Amino acid sequence: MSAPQLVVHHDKELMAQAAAARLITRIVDAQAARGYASVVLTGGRNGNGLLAALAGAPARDAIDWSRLDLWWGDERFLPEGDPERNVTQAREALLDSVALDPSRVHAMPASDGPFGNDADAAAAWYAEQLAAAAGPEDHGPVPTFDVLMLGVGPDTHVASLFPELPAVRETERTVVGVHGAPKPPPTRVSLTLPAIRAAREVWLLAAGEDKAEAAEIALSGAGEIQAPAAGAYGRSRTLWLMDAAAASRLPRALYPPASP
Ligand SMILES: O=C1O[C@H](COP(=O)(O)O)[C@@H](O)[C@H](O)[C@H]1O
Repeated sequence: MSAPQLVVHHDKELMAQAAAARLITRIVDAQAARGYASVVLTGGRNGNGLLAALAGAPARDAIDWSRLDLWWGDERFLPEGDPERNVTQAREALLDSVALDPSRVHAMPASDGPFGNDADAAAAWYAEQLAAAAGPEDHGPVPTFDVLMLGVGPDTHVASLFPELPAVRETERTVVGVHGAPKPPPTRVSLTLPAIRAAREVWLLAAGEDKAEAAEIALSGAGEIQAPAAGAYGRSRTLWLMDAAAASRLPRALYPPASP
């Protein structure tokens, strides 16, 4: 477990650009060291803001996109191509404009795919894909992702792990179907906390005033069942990438001043 480190930027645009630059460096370093990199994407406004910033960053060409494995932390269980699906939004923000190897893009199934409307079967299949990608050097049935990103919901949810729902209590399975989510759509597929914690680095993205209370709760010692963001940490590093609005309720001792 790594203790959270906070990086607070002046506003959400700067946060997205700085996080994109950080991600480029992390991917390039992993590819130089090992030949490939693996990243877990998040949905939501902050995750898509980061992808759009990455699409506009000239340094994106430093990445060998064909040697990048992409996974998702969660998916809204909707038909293929639905504009609310996290993968649809990621494709629009970035993925359609870079030369990825399609066999390395591991989207979660859609509700009109091979598993029909069965989110639990879709989750079990995704868990099998993760297990197949894990090697002996990994720490269980999930690859050691280089970076796993999570948007933080105003209610402290991360991925599709909502406070008090069964998914956040899961300790065995790496991926689960989520039913009755309080944020639409109610049916989702999500990595669990044990899968999230397999990542080398976990980055929590929180920008905007509506994230201030969630950040305050998650960073003030709340339990992970009540505040799932509090249970999201990486093996080597846990970074909270924030803007000043999201950090506005945190004690100033927790972080240095925002960049101008
Ligand atoms: O529904 C979801 O919400 C969260 C947070 O989204 P945001 O728009 O409040 O930043 C996101 O991280 C998750 O992937 C997504 O499915």
